[in-house]
Order: sequence, then C-alpha cells, then structure tokens
Amino acid sequence: MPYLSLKNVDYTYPNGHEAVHNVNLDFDTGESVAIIGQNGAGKTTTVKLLNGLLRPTNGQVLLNGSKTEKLTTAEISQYVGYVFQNPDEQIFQASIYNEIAFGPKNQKLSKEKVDQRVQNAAELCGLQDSLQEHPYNLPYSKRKFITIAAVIAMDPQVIILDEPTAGQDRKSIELLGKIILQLTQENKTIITITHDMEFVASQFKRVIVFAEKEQRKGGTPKEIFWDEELLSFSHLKQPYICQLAKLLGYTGVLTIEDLLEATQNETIMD
Ligand SMILES: Nc1ncnc2c1ncn2[C@@H]1O[C@H](COP(=O)(O)OP(=O)(O)OP(=O)(O)O)[C@@H](O)[C@H]1O
Repeated sequence: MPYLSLKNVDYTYPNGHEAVHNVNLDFDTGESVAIIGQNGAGKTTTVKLLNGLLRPTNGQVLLNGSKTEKLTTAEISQYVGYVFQNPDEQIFQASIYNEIAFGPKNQKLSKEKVDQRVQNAAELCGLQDSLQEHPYNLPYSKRKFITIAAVIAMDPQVIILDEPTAGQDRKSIELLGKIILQLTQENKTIITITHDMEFVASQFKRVIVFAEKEQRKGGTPKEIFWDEELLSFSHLKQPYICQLAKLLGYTGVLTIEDLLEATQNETIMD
C-alpha cells in the first residue's frame, strides 16, 4: 500500500478558479519524487492538498490507506511536513535554535530529545554553528535551510520541498542533494517541486509532470526528459546535457557519463 495518495482529487479556490483536476498520485516510503510543470500548472496546490493546508473539493487524500478528511492540518503535518517556497512565510522565532526546536517542543519531547533533534537537523543542513543567531542575520538562501531543518526536526515520514533550489548557489544545491539522499536512505519520502531541470536529472528517481491543472505523466527522468511531445505540450525544457546530446545526434542521454558512453560506443562502431 502506498504511504500517501491522492485519489481523483479536484481543487477549486474560493474565487471559483479550478487549479487541480482529477489528480491521482501514490507516494511510497523511501522514494524521492520531483514535480515539474510550468508556472500555474497546479504543483503547489497539489502539495498543499497532500499536507492538509488545502482540502480537496472532490476526491480523497489517503495517509497509510486511511482518509485524512477528519484529521486537522496540525495532525497531518506530523506525518507530512511542508517547507514553504518562501522561508520568510515560515520563520517566526528569534533564534535559529528556537525555530528548529519549535516542532519537537510541540510534540512534547523531553529537553534532551529536542536538543538531539535540533542538533541532527542543524548538522544535516549546515547550521550547527549558527544556532544562537537570529534567523534574519542569515541571507535568504541560508534561511531556506533553517526552514528545511525545522521540518526535518519534526521527523515526519514525508517531506515536501517547494522550490528548494530557487536563489541557491551551486554549493547549496549540492547540500540539498546530500540532504535528500540522506533522508531517502532513512526511508523518508521526499517530494520536491522545482523548475531546475538539472537538479531533477541528478537527484530524483521519479518525475511527475503537471500541465494545465492535471498530472500528465510520471516516469524516470530519462523517460520524461526524452518525451519531446510531452515537454513541448507542458512548456518544459530538457536539461542542458540532453539538449547537447540531441544536437550531437544522441537520444536517451541524461548525464555526462551517458554522453561519454554514447560517443565512445560510436567511436568503437566506426
Ligand atoms: N489563492 C488562490 N486563489 C485563486 N487562485 C489561485 C490561488 N493560488 C493559486 N491560484 C491559481 O491556481 C493555479 C495553480 O496555481 P499553483 O500555485 O498551484 O501553480 P504552480 O504550478 O505551483 O505554479 P508556480 O510554479 O508558479 O508556483 C494558477 O492559475 C494560480 O493562479
């Protein structure tokens, strides 16, 4: 049984705008999934439905096989954590320690356990030396890691990251990759919305494409990034390495290693 599912879900905002139509998705434990699609395709609405910030107009959200309609958003967020696109919508404490400790304290854990959760999450997110600082002493890019650490410290089974690479430099994107890998190795489910196709190609095992409020296709990065009809319909670009491979006359390439192999095979065949 999947850990988290959307079954025939529609969502219409109170102003009458339907943002998501007939979405069916399953997420298992230990998988990393990227959700991609052009602006306004319905990605953020979909993940807010997953953690109860929004409730379906039609259809069901299932957690471990059970309907979530009777659970409060606070209850669902114990299982499905959500890191906002904009960290400043999430941060409200006066120190990084308190920001990360807020969730575990609310879970009524002992002081030692809270400390341990904060230390572990801060270390994973590169914040262990800044715990006593005010969050706004750190730049925007680092504040995003504070909010990631705050959600990790609550230890939910599922962690949703909304646009984590926006405004991040190469080193921080590498750190994000490391965090995602570590969490999936701990059997967590990571669901990430992103416009960064390079990040998707390098970090995720499964990709779901949204276009015009519906999910269009799910598959491996290779299946998605070489489906040119799908990309064109969804207004998405291939990662640069795929574009280069295409110019050179190769298909099915996703990494530099793939491209190297394709060129070497050709040399051997010549
Ligand atoms: N609060 C709201 N009220 C009415 N319409 C909304 C609201 N929030 C989003 N929408 C609309 O719903 C549609 C889907 O928005 P959503 O934010 O889910 O898209 P998205 O794929 O996440 O886009 P982006 O990549 O820009 O974040 C868009 O047309 C958007 O304008």
